[in-house]
Amino acid sequence: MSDKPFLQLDGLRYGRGRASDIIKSLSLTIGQQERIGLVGESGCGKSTLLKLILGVISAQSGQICCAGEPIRIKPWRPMNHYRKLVQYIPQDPHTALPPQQTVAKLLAEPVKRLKLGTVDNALLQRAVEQVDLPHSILDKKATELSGGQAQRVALARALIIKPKFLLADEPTSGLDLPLREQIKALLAQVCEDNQMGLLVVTHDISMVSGLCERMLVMQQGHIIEDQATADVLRAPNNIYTQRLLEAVPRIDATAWHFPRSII
Ligand SMILES: Nc1ncnc2c1ncn2[C@@H]1O[C@H](COP(=O)(O)OP(=O)(O)OP(=O)(O)O)[C@@H](O)[C@H]1O
Repeated sequence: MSDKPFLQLDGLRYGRGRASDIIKSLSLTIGQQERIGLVGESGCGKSTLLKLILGVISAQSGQICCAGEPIRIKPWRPMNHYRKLVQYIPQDPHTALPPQQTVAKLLAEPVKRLKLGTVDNALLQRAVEQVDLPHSILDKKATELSGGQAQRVALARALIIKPKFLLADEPTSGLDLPLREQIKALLAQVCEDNQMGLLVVTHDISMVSGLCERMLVMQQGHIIEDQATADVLRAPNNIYTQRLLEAVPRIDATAWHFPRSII
């Protein structure tokens, strides 16, 4: 791939009209293999931005280029080539995965759709191994998966394409703490193994600090902070970011007491 930025977003605008736009003249450059965390309060436009980058919705104005080429040659459909480079894991894989299909079928589908070669058992087994799932999961239906398993299957389905970049929308929402840590470690591992970039939307600042070298903060459709994660956490530029970081719950063991009645 060229030395051009992997993704270049220029002047993106999405919404019904200037005042109520969800995304407001947003520009962003994303390098190859960059790992970026995108945070911001509920409703500020994070998922909408991911959908624009994925190409499932189109901006009213502005353009997205991948390695210097516009991602759309026709207004309604991104290039097939782009689909092979950029994959997505949804916020709630349980509702996104067709419920009656087996995991084997779910994993085979994008390989067939994008004409990436034959699907055999060895390929499917490698795909589930990569996300630490047993081979036996291949025969299960999506409805039979736990939340953590569904999240891993969604990840395996994205990785089977061997993408260069992964868009992940709150990949740990609804999971308990140990599972969140496991998914975070797994994402770090697959980014490393596959030399893949990542843009992850999350409300979990520890996911950004543990996984992403760059952090973006969004407010009302604008990117208001864009720095190295360590710099944002140490000295945010924006008062809104400061408030967002202050709102992260911390456990202070010294300030916590058992009520006398249960000691
Ligand atoms: N299909 C849609 N039609 C109309 N408005 C929408 C649609 N999807 C989202 N919105 C609106 O766009 C705004 C941004 O939504 P979006 O889902 O991008 O926010 P978000 O930052 O991802 O929020 P959250 O953190 O709660 O997931 C919200 O006001 C939402 O109501």
